Amino acid sequence: MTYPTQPVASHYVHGAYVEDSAGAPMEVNYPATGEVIATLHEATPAIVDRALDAAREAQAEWAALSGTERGRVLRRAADIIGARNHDLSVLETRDTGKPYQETSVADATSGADALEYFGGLAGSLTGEHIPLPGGDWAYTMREPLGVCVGLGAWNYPTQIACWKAAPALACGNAMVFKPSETTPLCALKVAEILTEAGAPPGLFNVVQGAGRVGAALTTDPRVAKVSLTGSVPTGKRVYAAAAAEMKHVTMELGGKSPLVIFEDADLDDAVGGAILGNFYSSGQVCSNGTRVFVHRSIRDTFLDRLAERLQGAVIGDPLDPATSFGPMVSEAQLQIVQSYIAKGVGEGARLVTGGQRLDRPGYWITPAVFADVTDDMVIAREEIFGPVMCVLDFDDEDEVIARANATEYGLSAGVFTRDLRRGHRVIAALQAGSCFLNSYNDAPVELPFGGVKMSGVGRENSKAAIEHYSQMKSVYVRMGRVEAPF
Ligand SMILES: NC(=O)c1ccc[n+]([C@@H]2O[C@H](COP(=O)([O-])OP(=O)(O)OC[C@H]3O[C@@H](n4cnc5c(N)ncnc54)[C@H](O)[C@@H]3O)[C@@H](O)[C@H]2O)c1
Ligand SMILES: C[N+](C)(C)CCCC=O
Repeated sequence: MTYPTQPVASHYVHGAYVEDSAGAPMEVNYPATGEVIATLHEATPAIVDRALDAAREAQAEWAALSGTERGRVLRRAADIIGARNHDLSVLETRDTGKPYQETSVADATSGADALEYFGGLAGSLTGEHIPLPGGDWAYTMREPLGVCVGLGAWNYPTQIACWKAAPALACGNAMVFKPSETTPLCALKVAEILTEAGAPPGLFNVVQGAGRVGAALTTDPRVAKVSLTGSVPTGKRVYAAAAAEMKHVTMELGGKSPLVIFEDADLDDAVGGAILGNFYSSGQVCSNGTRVFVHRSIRDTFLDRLAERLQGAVIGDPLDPATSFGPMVSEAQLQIVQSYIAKGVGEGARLVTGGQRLDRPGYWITPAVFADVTDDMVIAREEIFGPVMCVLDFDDEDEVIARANATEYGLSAGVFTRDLRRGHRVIAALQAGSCFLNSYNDAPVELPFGGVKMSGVGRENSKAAIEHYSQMKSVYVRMGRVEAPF
């Protein structure tokens, strides 16, 4: 492996690694073995202050460039990430435990896509000319917001850093990014690569730490916008703190998304969709379709096929390209998952397969499927964020729509059916931001990604993200005399 897991220093500020060993130590574990692979320090107030000052200074210089010049830097960064995909993927695997089979196609690659896409858009971010009566006219200017803060979750450290940085920088903002304290390594590489690609020092800074550091960044008056990827409880806290200062926000939060499988669905595709929507990244995916509503008439066949397909999961060394299912990110997350499995059993759901902790070092549990789940069970209502699929029976379309929507969440939803009229009708009725028809969990950069209801505010990716990282100024131009009443 090219990249050592112990970084040069904990933080990346003003284009260079910096350390302040006065910060509390943070140990990073390799989830597959539990071994400590790096020790970093939480950012002290002095580090946070330096990062915000550096960002403010860089932002003015960066915003003065043309969009095409900014885009060139982002596209160069995308190319560097592409060229180093293997090493970045290995680091992502060490940071998160996700199998290399996944990280090599879904993490750095997705980050590079965002940098390439927004790098391409940067030169086309313009205002409008608006003709008005009497020869007057107006124009609009799209302006950056200023210094943006990114706060990351632990499941997609490289992707989250890039999904936030790319649109922010394309619009002429600077960023201070705080990765999750559980997976602090990969964002540092994104920062290094942006510098190498020509970003001015201070444009993208990384500071480490937990909620205390995130809160200090959120409330700092130098910050114009906060973009969080995390849980709903954290989202409520961060949104409230940002609102107190009228800051812009993007909230990419949790979910308990429905996946509806009708009786006419292609069963192999539906089983494949349910596997992708529950067990990819060992179930640690915000948009997962963890409430799998299966039409009663095909429920038993569905469960048999699913159990058969799960035999094909290769659980083992995440760095082995043959491995398709890795550990939980941490002991704490594993214990949360185990407690939900115990609750499901206690509530009378039928554990069809999986849910056993493996007797080996690290944080391993086998993919679990519950059948006979009812809407009122805790496992059907709360986000578990682990490999636990709940299968619920249904009889008709109106019923399943009502039950699918009976949740505070609204991140994603999926429908499997061969009847395209029904497919579009049901998708239109489902309360979710990111939906899938005869598929699950696709997230190309060209598509808006984000939730409704408690699952979030704003959108990442696509042209929609530009609206969330810029503001419009409108200018009225009078060509004639000014007429006043006195
Ligand atoms: N919608 C999405 O795009 C998306 C993507 C990935 C994960 N998630 C969600 O993230 C959650 C799992 O990630 P997690 O456990 O890291 O989430 P979390 O909410 O515990 O933490 C997210 C980030 O917020 C920081 N933070 C915590 N308290 C804070 C505070 N008071 N002020 C500022 N920052 C604070 C954390 O240090 C971390 O960096 C799940 O709910 C999952 O659904 C959502
Ligand atoms: C790309 N996925 C798989 C949709 C994940 C997006 C980030 C959510 O955890």
